[in-house]
Amino acid sequence: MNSSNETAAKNGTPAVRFENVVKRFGDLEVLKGLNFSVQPGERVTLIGPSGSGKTTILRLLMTLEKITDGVIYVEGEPLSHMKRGEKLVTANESHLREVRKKIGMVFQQFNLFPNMKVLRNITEAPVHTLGKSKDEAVAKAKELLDLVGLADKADNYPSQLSGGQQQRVAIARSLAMNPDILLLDEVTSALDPELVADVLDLLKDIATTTDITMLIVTHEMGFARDVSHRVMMFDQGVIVEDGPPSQVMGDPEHERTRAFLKAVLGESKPG
Ligand SMILES: Nc1ncnc2c1ncn2[C@@H]1O[C@H](COP(=O)(O)OP(=O)(O)OP(=O)(O)O)[C@@H](O)[C@H]1O
Repeated sequence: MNSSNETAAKNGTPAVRFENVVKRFGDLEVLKGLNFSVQPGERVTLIGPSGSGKTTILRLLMTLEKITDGVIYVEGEPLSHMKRGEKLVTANESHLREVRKKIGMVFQQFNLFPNMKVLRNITEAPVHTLGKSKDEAVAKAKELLDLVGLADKADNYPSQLSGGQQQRVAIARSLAMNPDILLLDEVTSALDPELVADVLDLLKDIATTTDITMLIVTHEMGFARDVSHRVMMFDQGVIVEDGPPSQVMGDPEHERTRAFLKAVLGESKPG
């Protein structure tokens, strides 16, 4: 367990806490007052129909979107607060930058820097955001490339790699920041089917050999069942079911969860 997670675990401070979180895009209320906590080291999968707000939750945590109402805490630090109970105020930029350093995100579309070689893609943020020395960042990047099975691709450009390889680089890049919290947003959805298993196996390894807190959005139900401590089912901006995978996926209480699982498992292999 890395040191911040250890400290947070000892304090009993959740890694993530949503308190009455509302998100609206214009007239569309996407999140309708969400309340939940994720404990340090916990791996939680978010499932639910398209448009139920899963990606929005991850983007709010990364501060890629602004919250409309409520408070999100990351290791006890609020990303926003209510001023005299009336106006919502976002934390200042330097505070947000500090909070963001604790969080890594891997996106569906890899989002690698196309004009940088693989090694530099991984060292860029540790050097420029964390202020690590180049030597230290390169040593760590090589270690991570080894971990993701791409030690021989350090000098390639992303366009010279397969989608699965690019996604493995993106995973290495997120780990190079030594995050306490990792957000995975449908990381295999853009891959050709034959490349999916490699990436999922790598993530399973990382999940089971580290204590990184993970929030995972995926339609890969077998993967979700294998790696998650908890599954939360969302529908229309509310949590309809929240429990261990054996319960939510094996014996769901709600009709909406049953219908969703039937639809997803009907169109993909149960894994
Ligand atoms: N920037 C935006 N502007 C306007 N509407 C948005 C924006 N981002 C998301 N939405 C809307 O918010 C709703 C929730 O989107 P979100 O991407 O969080 O859903 P999701 O559960 O992740 O869906 P999927 O499984 O299809 O990725 C959708 O109706 C979407 O169209």
